[in-house]
Amino acid sequence: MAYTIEKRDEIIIFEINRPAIHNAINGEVVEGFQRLVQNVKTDNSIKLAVITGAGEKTFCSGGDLSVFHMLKTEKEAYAMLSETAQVLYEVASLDIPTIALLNGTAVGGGCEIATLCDFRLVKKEAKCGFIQGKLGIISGWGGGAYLFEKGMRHDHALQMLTEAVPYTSDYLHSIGWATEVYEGDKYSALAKFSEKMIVPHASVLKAYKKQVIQKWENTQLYERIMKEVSTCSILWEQDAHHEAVDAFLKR
Ligand SMILES: CC[C@@H](C(=O)O)C(=O)SCCNC(=O)CCNC(=O)[C@H](O)C(C)(C)COP(=O)(O)OP(=O)(O)OC[C@H]1O[C@@H](n2cnc3c(N)ncnc32)[C@H](O)[C@@H]1OP(=O)(O)O
Repeated sequence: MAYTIEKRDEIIIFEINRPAIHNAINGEVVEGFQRLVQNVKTDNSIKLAVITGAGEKTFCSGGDLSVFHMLKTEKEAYAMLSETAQVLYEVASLDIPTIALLNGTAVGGGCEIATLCDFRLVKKEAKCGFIQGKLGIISGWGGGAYLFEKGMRHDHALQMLTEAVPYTSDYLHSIGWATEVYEGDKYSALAKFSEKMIVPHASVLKAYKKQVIQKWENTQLYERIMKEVSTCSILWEQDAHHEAVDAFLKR
């Protein structure tokens, strides 16, 4: 299975389980995110949702290029990107706080998934970045829109998107992208981070998350995400993108 969903006490944990290809996202993982949303909606005892990756090296390497390189046109790209962005928006706007537990590197769409979460716990050795620019596209799942929502300094956010390189965990902490940097076991780091947050009743956590979602609705975050998807789809069709993906797959 490309993912696992596990409930540990009041925390639901979604693990992307494709370590051989750095936890790249395919259709099955997207379906898994849909299941995660359903599970949270139907279980009122869940207080926190965690997304992590299997293995020690990588949180997520973004879209599975071995599958997505078959999408050539703007229309084909839009169908995939918009469907994934829609599901990921549902994950972002779960009615409980979300945590990206970064067990390793996050690049491309992996960095978008981490950014849409409310908190990012980043392993010391991990490097993270919006490398899409190197592939001739922009973030296609709404990552730019999420990044500009997260209260980071505008220049740091824009630099992160336009430089298109991975950064160290310490740098990401210094600019406010990483909530915390941890060393050692990821679940120990999660337990330490969540020990106080897990104490209040679920309705308290939900009330605060509602405020976050209300703000996103006021700033039309969903509409901005979908505009980003459209722009990415236009760039996707261009030769520069296909040539960069071919070069990666043939290297
Ligand atoms: C499509 C959505 C779009 C968005 O909207 O944002 C994106 O996500 S675009 C970004 C797509 N992702 C990438 O371009 C990242 C590609 N991967 C890497 O840069 C590197 O693999 C890594 C994650 C930094 C790890 O490097 P390294 O430790 O040197 O491992 P390898 O590169 O040798 O990889 C081993 C193995 O895994 C395959 N792989 C890695 N990432 C992907 C991927 N995203 N899709 C498909 N396959 C991937 C890689 O090809 C190797 O396979 P083999 O050569 O068969 O061993």
